[in-house]
Amino acid sequence: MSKKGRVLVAMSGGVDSSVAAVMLHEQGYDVIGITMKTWDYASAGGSSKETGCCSLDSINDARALAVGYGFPHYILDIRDEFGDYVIDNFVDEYIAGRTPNPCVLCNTHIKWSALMKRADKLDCEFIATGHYANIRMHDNGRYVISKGRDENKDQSYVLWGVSQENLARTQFPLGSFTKKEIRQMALEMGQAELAKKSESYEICFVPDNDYRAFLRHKRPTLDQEIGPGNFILSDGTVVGQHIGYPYFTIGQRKGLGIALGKPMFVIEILPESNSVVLGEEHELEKSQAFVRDINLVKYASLERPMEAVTKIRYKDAGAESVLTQQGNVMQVDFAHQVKGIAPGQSAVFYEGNDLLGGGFLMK
Ligand SMILES: Nc1ncnc2c1ncn2[C@@H]1O[C@H](COP(=O)(O)OP(=O)(O)OP(=O)(O)O)[C@@H](O)[C@H]1O
Repeated sequence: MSKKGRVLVAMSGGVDSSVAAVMLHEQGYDVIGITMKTWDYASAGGSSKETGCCSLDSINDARALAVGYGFPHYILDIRDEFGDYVIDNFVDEYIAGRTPNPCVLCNTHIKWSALMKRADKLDCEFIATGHYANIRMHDNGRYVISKGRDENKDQSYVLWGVSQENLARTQFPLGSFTKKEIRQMALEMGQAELAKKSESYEICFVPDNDYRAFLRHKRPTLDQEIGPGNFILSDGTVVGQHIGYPYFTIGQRKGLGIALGKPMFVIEILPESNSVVLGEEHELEKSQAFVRDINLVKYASLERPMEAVTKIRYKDAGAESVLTQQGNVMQVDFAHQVKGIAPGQSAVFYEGNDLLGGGFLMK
């Protein structure tokens, strides 16, 4: 084994994790590549060409790179765990009237544990991924995730659920680079095709990004079970009909299938009555949120209320807030109103660039 140690690199076949693997290989680590098959793209009922990370092409791309650089590559079939947990939860959350966060759930419950198990079997001290984030040990002995240097690509938001035990053995080799630099490195590695590869799908298992079709595919009786319901205003006035509440998300404006003469947004989803509440943009504003199932990263707990920046969705700039921990739940009081708090989505807390932790937004 090399002096640097052995590292299991999660290779999706995309440019980021490919460059991460080569980078570690060139730094002198004993690299072993691994591609997880989470989902059968072909069975998802979409028209999509096989472009997702679990397609044969992606697996072959990862393998070809490993062969080219002379390090081993394995395929790990986690379709059962992924299907039972991440995909079932995705469908259940929409049926509960919430907006699921599958990448976070996968990282928290599936990806890291599957990788760690395999790392132990292969005698790897570390695992590495191509996430744009940084990791370091803080003065208090905890492993802290901080934002990636590339603000546009920072992926710390999806990593709030990873445990300290797993972080202790994790590396993010791309944290101090920009996406542009990574593409340039791929070019310099002689990997022109890889350098050009487009970003992966937002949700890896939903073909064509059409989550409505995916829900129908996974739950063919969904439309009989739920059926059409009412669009209402916040005072209860019925203003039209919709195709069923699971097909809507908080903050949605497009694709409502109704015109009321002014821009209207989904402001609430009421599964009990199969109603979707519409309102004007200002009705999306809230000054407080509660976040469940929290995992704290930088500190073990918050002994007293603390100022932090809270992001309520992946591409959110973040808002000033005060956090008050109540056991497993975080109360978030925003300094100014924020728009579009969607139950089920992650709320993620930051102190400067450091990730304090996160959890799932409650109703
Ligand atoms: N199917 C997979 N098998 C192995 N590792 C994966 C897989 N999907 C994602 N990963 C790992 O998780 C990281 C983040 O995944 P994400 O889907 O956000 O990809 P990305 O940022 O587009 O990166 P890439 O260019 O490597 O696909 C990847 O860089 C990779 O290390």
